[in-house]
Amino acid sequence: MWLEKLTLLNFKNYEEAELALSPTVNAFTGDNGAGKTNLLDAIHYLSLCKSYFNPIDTQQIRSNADFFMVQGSFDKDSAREVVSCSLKRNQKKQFRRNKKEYQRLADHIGLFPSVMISPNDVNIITEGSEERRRFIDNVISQTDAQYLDELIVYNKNLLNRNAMLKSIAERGSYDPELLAILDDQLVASGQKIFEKRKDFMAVFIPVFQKHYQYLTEDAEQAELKYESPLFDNDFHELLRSSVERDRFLQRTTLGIHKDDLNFSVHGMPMKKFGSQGQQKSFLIALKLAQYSFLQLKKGYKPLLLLDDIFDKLDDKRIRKLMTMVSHDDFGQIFITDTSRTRIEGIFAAIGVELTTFVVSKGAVSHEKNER
Ligand SMILES: Nc1ncnc2c1ncn2[C@@H]1O[C@H](COP(=O)(O)OP(=O)(O)OP(=O)(O)O)[C@@H](O)[C@H]1O
Repeated sequence: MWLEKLTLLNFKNYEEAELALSPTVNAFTGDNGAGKTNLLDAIHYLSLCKSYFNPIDTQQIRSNADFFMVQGSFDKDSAREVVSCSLKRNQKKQFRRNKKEYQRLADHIGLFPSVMISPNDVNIITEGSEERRRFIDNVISQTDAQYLDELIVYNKNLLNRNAMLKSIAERGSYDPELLAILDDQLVASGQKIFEKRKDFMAVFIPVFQKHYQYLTEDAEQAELKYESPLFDNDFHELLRSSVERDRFLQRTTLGIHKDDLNFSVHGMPMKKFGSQGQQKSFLIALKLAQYSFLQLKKGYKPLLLLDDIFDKLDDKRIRKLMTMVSHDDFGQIFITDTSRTRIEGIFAAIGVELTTFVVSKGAVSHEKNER
């Protein structure tokens, strides 16, 4: 699966642009603020129906315009598939595949998978556990259509139980049977999600380790652990044992909404002790493992979107990473860099052909590389 042509209309700082892409490595080069990342984000829209960077769709419409449109022509199993997303101000986002509009955007998720690696990903390490759960949930839902629905059910059950805890606090008494029914609902949905997360992590962690070791040449010991209160406890029992605390705090304190990933380097927490380069390497290995997992489940190669990937990595890691991603295991790649000379030099050194697009103030020109 690869993206042959990308067309933009009034998308962020682009009034109009059309790119004929290469099935292998595409580089977007240009000054800061030129619009390189915006091109990656447009591709992300085609894959996941939303921006990677900004959840507010209307903010993607070019200032002073009243709509945006992003369209991509994909080659999938040698057939042409056209995906388009358009949004008019004050109207619903329209998403089409081969001219047919989707009723549920969720039906599109996973058909044209992609993985973005961007400087924003550092939030997965530095921010709260919600970011890490979001990461897990995003990866699983690209390969399991029911997972998102199950999460929605769990969150609804959690809201119901929390509302009940609030009303108990207001009334000062409660009906244990009613709470037991809400517990049953929460346990039934939570247990399914826990099992799926556990199965996913069992496949994911060894792949992550393999990528991290390759990237760092075994110089660093990094560890990734899935933590959930459900590992050592029965969920019903957990809810029963924490009922007094839950009543006092008026919310459910234990459950899969507290799951987390623990990241460490040489046995120390990555967040506090990892250098910027180590954190970046860790995140890259995490995203490459996401790539490998998607490929394994889908049977074809996702698109790889690399934003500002060279920043904070030493030359050796850059060379190793670029050699790896331009190898046969990977498919179509998009990379941004402010320096055309640097990116062309890196790919010339590893003998991989590169298609360069020069971006300047929302205009793109395709440059022929003479090597
Ligand atoms: N809705 C919009 N309308 C007009 N311009 C926009 C809109 N959204 C973003 N931009 C502009 O897009 C530009 C940022 O583009 P982008 O993030 O792609 O830059 P970049 O080339 O990746 O830069 P850097 O090298 O600094 O990462 C900014 O100039 C910003 O003002």
